[in-house]
Amino acid sequence: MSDSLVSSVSSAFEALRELESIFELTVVGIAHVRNRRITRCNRHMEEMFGYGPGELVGCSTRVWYRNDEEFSGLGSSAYPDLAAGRVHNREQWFRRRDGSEFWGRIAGRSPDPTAPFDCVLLIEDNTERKRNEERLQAALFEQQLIFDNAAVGILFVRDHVVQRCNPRLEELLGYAPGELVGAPSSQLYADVSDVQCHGERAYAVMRNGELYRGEVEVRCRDGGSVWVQTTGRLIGRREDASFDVIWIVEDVSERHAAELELARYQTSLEERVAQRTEELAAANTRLQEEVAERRQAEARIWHLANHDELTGLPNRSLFQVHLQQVLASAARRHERAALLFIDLDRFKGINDSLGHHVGDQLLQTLARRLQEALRDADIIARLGGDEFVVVVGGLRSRGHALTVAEKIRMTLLAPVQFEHLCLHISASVGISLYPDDGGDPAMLMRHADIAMYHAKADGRNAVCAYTAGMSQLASRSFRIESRLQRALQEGALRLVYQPQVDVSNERIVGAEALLRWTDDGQAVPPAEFIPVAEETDLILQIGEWVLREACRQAAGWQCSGHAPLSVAVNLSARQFRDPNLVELIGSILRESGLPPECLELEITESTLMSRLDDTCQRLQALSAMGVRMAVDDFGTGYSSLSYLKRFPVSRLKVDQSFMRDLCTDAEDAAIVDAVVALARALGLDALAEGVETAEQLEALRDTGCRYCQGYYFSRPLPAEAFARLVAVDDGERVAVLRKGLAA
Ligand SMILES: Nc1nc2c(ncn2[C@@H]2O[C@H](COP(=O)(O)O[C@H]3[C@@H](O)[C@H](n4cnc5c(=O)[nH]c(N)nc54)O[C@@H]3COP(=O)(O)O)[C@@H](O)[C@H]2O)c(=O)[nH]1
Repeated sequence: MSDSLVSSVSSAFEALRELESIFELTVVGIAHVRNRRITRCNRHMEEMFGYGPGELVGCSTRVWYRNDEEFSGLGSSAYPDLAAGRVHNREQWFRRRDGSEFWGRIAGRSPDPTAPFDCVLLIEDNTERKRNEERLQAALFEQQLIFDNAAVGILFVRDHVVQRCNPRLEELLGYAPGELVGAPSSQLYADVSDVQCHGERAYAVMRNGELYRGEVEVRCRDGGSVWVQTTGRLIGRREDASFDVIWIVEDVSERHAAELELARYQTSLEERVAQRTEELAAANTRLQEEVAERRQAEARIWHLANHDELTGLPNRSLFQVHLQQVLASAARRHERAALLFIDLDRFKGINDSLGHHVGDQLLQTLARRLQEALRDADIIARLGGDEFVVVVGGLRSRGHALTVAEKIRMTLLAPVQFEHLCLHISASVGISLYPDDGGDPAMLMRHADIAMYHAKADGRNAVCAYTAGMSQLASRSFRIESRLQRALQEGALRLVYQPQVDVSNERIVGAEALLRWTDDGQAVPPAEFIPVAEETDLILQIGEWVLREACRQAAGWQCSGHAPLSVAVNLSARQFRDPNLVELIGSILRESGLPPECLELEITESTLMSRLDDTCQRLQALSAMGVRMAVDDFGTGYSSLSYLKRFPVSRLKVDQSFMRDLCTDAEDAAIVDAVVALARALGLDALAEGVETAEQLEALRDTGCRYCQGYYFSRPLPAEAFARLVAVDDGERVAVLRKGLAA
């Protein structure tokens, strides 16, 4: 053997060894098959099918297949390729020795196409890949299912061009399947301005790798639009810098419409709320105004209920409240408080004679003066009429209270000017002190009232502090009231007669009947019991008795042979206002037989000047009956001369207070002069009362006064004494009368 041959053989062996090692080490099963029997195979083939070394050699390749069909199927499909010298390649299921199966790829080639049944087969286990492919297919299928059946629209966009979209999106926007593919995404926007702003917004978010979610109105194929919620994600930036974006598109038009509706509803609700709020605010304002008005009305009502309308001062009920408070405070601080009871003197006369408007203005002026004179802490009230009360707290002594009361008296004393009138008024002030004179309002009021009456009794225009003795007097008036009633029933009253004399001849022309009452053997002065009778209506019964008795007596005098004698009877204001008066007098005159012209009725100046129309009517009725009228206490009140002229009165009785100092006081003399002159001018008689001395009589005579009465001639006499006096009234006038006085 030559070297070259040796070398060739050696190379061949070398190549064979290399082939052998490839044959054994490859991870692909390799077998040589002849007439479908395995003549040789590598170890990998044996392992792949689960056979031991050499076990496959001589076996039919049928052992690799699951069934005959697959075995023969392979044969018939591979033969043409093998016969053509081509590689036959296919994949199919194989079966292992243990019956398990695997997916493999088989590639076969016949080295000699003329002997196609002599071939080399390569089998590779591709089960894993097959399974992966199947899973991938399944996943893709599922994805497609989802894509096709999703209830939301899915849109795949690359560089603003629609790549793909699912049927739901096409259905939503009204496009035919596939019609949107290739369309620019801008075509989908309903509003061109959204292309820019929605796009910018979305891409700014997505570029950061975040999910973009927003709502936009998109255009449908038919030109309509729907509101959609878009959720977009950038799914990658391609090498060519283009963007792939997948959009999930949800139809929210219903929700949007609902939201719009809701927003509209909310707006309208807000408008209604705003309107209602305005209405409520207006109602609230009205309510506030009404509340304020109501409060004002209540305050007005409270003010009216608690204040005197005329003066604006607290009234009795508010005063009671204040008084309680002042007393409570005084009790706490161990101080004194004073209650001052103020009553204007002869106010009634002013009121009656000058009219209520003057009286009212006077009260207002005096109320103002009281307010100005006292401190703010002092409480002033008007109880009614001409009565005022003041409560002063924080007092140290009784003297302090007297000082305040005196100040009040002086304040009220200053004249009050009304147009052309200058009124002089005074006040009587009673004081009670807490706790000395009473521990409660009622007792303090009672005691201050009593003290005030004492001030009046002291001559008016005075201040009087309460003392325990005063109460006894007050209780005396209660006693008088009850006993007077009984005196009337038991006939314990009697009349005395004071002669009235003609100044020129000093002859008796008549008498004034004056009432007398002796109680338990004690004479009770008329000035004491008549006011009590006037306060109750007892004066009506008493007055009737007086009239009856006086007329009866006077009728008797007419038969004495003396010139006709008149009898003057005092009528209190209450009697004069009695609607039955005229009728009563008529019947008494008829009963007694006294000629009417012999009866003279005396009424005071204040009674005459009050209720002028009523007075006029009553006077005319009495005058028509023939009865004469005299004005008593003339000069002490206020008379309107024009009324005096119109009234059918026949006599003015000059008040006895002017008589006292007639001879010494020029003013009194002037007043008497004036009254007498006035009477003469009006065609009336003048009769001076209270003549006690010859000097007074002389002075009177000088004035031309026609009649007089007084102690100078006679004190009031019992009826029999007066009758005796009349019987001897024969000319020695004064002596006879004075004798009568002595009797
Ligand atoms: N409504 C009635 N009033 C009556 C009646 N009787 C009396 N009165 C009134 O009571 C007041 C006091 O009366 P009286 O105490 O009787 O005093 C009278 C005279 O006694 C008194 N007088 C008479 N002369 C003098 C005198 O010279 N000096 C002096 N100091 N007093 C004198 O004057 C009184 C008469 O007053 P007047 O009536 O004003 O003429 C008294 O107001 C009576 O009116 C009655 O029945 N009803």
